[in-house]
Amino acid sequence: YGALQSRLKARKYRMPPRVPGIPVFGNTFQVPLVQQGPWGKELAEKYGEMFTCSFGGNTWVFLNSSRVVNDLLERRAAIYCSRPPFPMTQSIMSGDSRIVLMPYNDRWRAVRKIMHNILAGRSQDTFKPYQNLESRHLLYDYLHHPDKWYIANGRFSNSVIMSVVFGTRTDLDSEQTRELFETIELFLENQQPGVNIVDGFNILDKLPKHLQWWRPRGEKIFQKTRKVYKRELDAVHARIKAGTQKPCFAVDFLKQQEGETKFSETQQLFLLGTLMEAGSDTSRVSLGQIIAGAATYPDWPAKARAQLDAICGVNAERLPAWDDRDALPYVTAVVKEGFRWRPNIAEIGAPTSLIRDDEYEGYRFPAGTIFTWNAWAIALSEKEYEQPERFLPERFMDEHLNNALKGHWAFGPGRRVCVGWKVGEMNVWIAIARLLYCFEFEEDKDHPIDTMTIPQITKNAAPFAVKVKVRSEKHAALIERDCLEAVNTRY
Ligand code: HEM
Repeated sequence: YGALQSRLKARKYRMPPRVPGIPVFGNTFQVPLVQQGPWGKELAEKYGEMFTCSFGGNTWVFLNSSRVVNDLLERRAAIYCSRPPFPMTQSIMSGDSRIVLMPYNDRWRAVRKIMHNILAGRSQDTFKPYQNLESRHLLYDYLHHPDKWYIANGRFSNSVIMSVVFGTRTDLDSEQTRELFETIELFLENQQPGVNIVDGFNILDKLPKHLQWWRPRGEKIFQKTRKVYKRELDAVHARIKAGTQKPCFAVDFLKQQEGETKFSETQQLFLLGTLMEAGSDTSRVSLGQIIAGAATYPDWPAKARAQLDAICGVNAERLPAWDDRDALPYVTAVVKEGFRWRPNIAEIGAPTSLIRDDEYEGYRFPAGTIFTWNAWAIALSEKEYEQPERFLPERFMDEHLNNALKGHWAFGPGRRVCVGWKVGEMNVWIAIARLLYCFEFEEDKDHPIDTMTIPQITKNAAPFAVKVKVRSEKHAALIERDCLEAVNTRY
């Protein structure tokens, strides 16, 4: 009967070329557990614009060109916007409360709306003074602790979002921040297809709980994550009591939550916690990518510096600032190229499930099919970009320069597009404008950077070696003069 059913299904539906796998498990054991980008790119080169894989019971269609991503995930976003079930990473590890894995439903809409209100539109201006302050702290850290450049990037990114959400700042050697980054990486590691068998074979979720051998590990991660989030909320309560709490998003949010339509405690924690997590790791990674690009393709930083020098002075007269954005188009292009170059936040995109049956160019997809934009394959395809392996900001010097979403897929497509994209872009812009103005980045010849395998999971250690040098004594003096106060500001 099962065979008949699948034959009927095969007749009704028609899928893009299938990557051969093994019975039952399909392609589960072919996909690397980390850094799937090169794997996805190789398959795209072999199969063309779309191919189909199966990971356990789930069917995934990989979209390998901007054309098909646009056609399906953008133009038909209304039905290509849900998420499949993730019994391990969403239900157990996240108490069903992580927005990024929520199905397209009322809870997702409610959480997304709250996040949108603090991250988009006029609220973006709220971030500017913090980004200004924290990027000064960043320069000071680079000058005095060049070996800690990677931790400094993490502190910068984290401190911006902490200031807005919790009204507090982060130190360079903060144990809390280190632990927060650990929880992010635990989530990312576990989220990759093939890592958790129950996320591929959802039927296993029906086993009695005591037989689910993955459950204790998942519950341990849930407890750790909850603890990391709750600690910040407890600190807010303590500051409120002591009368020292600055106005911030969490305070407003807690007040709102006293009303009738409130979320569960876990949902409250994961809403605030996700802002911290998603707001920190992504900017840290993006800054690292640009620094790797500067060290391995040193021609473009020279051009960026020429533009910065023309605006801020050849003798380190002043730091670039928000008002200089229009005069620094090349820096904006650098940031976009940083997002495109090696998209290693989501190397094979993120899984989106189809809400109802759909047809496209002769294919017929059943509801529940999982789609993803094959990020690495698209970003590194010669059909999409000239010399895709090069870090070449010029490719974005066009009429779409100031649309941070256009020309690459680093923030994802459609209705699930990153809700914090503008804040993320601004974080990276101010930090990179100032870093490029003040510092040079050189490859360490003894430890060359393999830009195709920069690790995604770093365990708080720099993912590659780079020599950080201040450009001149005058730049060092500018940092001393202008940035020490930012380090000493406390709240
Ligand atoms: C700096 C660069 C950033 C990059 C490259 C980035 C990338 C992404 C990507 C690829 C997704 C998945 C999109 C999809 O599934 O289609 C995403 C989702 C998300 N991002 Fe970002 N992000 C960045 C910054 C931020 C910031 C600063 C925040 C918040 C403070 C944030 C919050 C979120 C949230 C909450 C989601 C889930 C959205 C949903 O499922 O509706 N991101 N991001």
